[in-house]
Amino acid sequence: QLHRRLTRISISDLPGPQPESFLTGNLRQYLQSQAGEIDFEWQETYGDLVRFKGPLGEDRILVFDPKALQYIFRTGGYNFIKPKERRDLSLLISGPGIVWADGPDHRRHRKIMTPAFSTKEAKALVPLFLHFSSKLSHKWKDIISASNEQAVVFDTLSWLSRATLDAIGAAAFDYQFERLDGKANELGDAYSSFCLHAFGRLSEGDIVKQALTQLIPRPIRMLMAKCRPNRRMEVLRVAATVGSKVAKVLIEEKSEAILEGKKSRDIMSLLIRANYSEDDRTRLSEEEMISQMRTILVAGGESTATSLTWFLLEMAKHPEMQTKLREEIRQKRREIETRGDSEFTANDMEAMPYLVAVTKETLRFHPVSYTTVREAARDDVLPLSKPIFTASGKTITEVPIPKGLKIFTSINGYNRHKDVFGADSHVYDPERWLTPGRIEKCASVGVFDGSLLSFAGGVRSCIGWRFALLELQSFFVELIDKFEFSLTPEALQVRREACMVMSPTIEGQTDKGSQLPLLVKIAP
Ligand code: HEM
Repeated sequence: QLHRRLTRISISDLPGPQPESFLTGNLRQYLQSQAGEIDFEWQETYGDLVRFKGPLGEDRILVFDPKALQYIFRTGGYNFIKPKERRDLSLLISGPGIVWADGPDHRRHRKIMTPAFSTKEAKALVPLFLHFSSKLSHKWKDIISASNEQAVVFDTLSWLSRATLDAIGAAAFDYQFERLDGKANELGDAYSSFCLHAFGRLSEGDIVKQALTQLIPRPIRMLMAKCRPNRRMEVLRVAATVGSKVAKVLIEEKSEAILEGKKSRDIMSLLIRANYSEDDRTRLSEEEMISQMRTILVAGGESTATSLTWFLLEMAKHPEMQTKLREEIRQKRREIETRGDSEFTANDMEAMPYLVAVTKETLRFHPVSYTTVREAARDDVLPLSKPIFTASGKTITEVPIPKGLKIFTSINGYNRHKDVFGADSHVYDPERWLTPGRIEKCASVGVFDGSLLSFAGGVRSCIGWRFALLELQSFFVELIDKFEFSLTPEALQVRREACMVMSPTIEGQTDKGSQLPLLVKIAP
């Protein structure tokens, strides 16, 4: 290791902050700030590529440069792998599924899963998403009508989490969580607010422990994660046990239904069917199939609920945008009724320019998956969109990086890049998507719209992005049509909590967990 350290490519001349200590490097700044906060500060101070320190003097870089990101996500493919510790974490969260797998193994998972997430399948789920958005809206209407006030404060996050968990249960597994009906459910309990409980609010002690854990040999570390009494690990362990138990039963039921010739279109049934048509060498094992279900619950649940909540916050802050969107929704609704239909289709939503612009701006401004981590699988050279100045004053146009370097890709930072989104990139403004020339595509980084990184890009991009988009828009059209949202004093104190998913908490009330109270009244 010493030989490798002394002979490997050095990144010490790249600009970046001084570490706070050898033990924790810059981890405290990185992990305790709100999501994106330190990214924006370092990007402003040091530029598009920042060197910082992990535990025990480990080098890391934080990347904002569009061309470098394009190279890491798209061109580089499997040359940028997930670091071992990240994969270990995935193993604990969801088992040996698609998020954990790497290289040819990951390609095998992806090949079997991709057809279930196609545009056609996602579009077919719109009536189901609309069913749950309308169910939520009926509940809110009943509560508002029963109150003596014209408006009621709802914790929008808790309601949306329940609605999206119901929606993902039905769409992905034909499983009824019934969270909106207030039903207690072991699986629902295990997965609601999962991310904040497991990864949120790290204390100084947690960070030191995280740094010291690196010194423990991996097999012992994994054993400790499985057995050691620990509040955070317990959240993961309960979700793993309950998730696997339910997934096993569902897979058995669905396999039987398929063998009897029944034609269900939920994601799990499509996956089982795709798996049957593979030969033995490329088929997913039962354990891998169980992991895919646990993955979908984690990856697809809170990400959509929190994105919806950030959207409502922006609408509450900008009543004029709310009115404009509501007018477009109602105009479209009239067109739908005129042609003799009763509900929005995916094509209707795609044909609504302001709805599309608001969707993109929300995903840009509040990317709930705010960073991803990769490791260079070989010595490599990162191309740059524009030259950077090193700490010693040299100008470089590309950056040699050593094998094993940890690369943090800042989705938050890239999505606010001034070269791409303009000098007002820190302002929430859907009009930027409607005004030609306001977005400069420096490089094609992402799977959705190219210029957005919110769903990442390349071989490991979000497999559920079409599903997520249509689910978000199904809730947008229902909620903005029926309700008017305004700010509460708490909503002015919102924090973007970094806990794997970027979740809203309230300053001074973080112990209460994720929440976003907004004032809701029936729309005129
Ligand atoms: C607004 C909602 C969502 C956002 C912003 C989002 C974002 C992302 C991002 C950035 C990644 C890449 C993570 C990494 O490489 O470390 C990812 C991966 C993934 N997402 Fe999503 N996601 C969303 C919703 C969903 C939904 C609804 C599903 C499933 C129904 C889903 C399933 C997945 C899966 C399975 C992966 C792993 C893909 C792989 O490793 O090949 N996501 N997502």
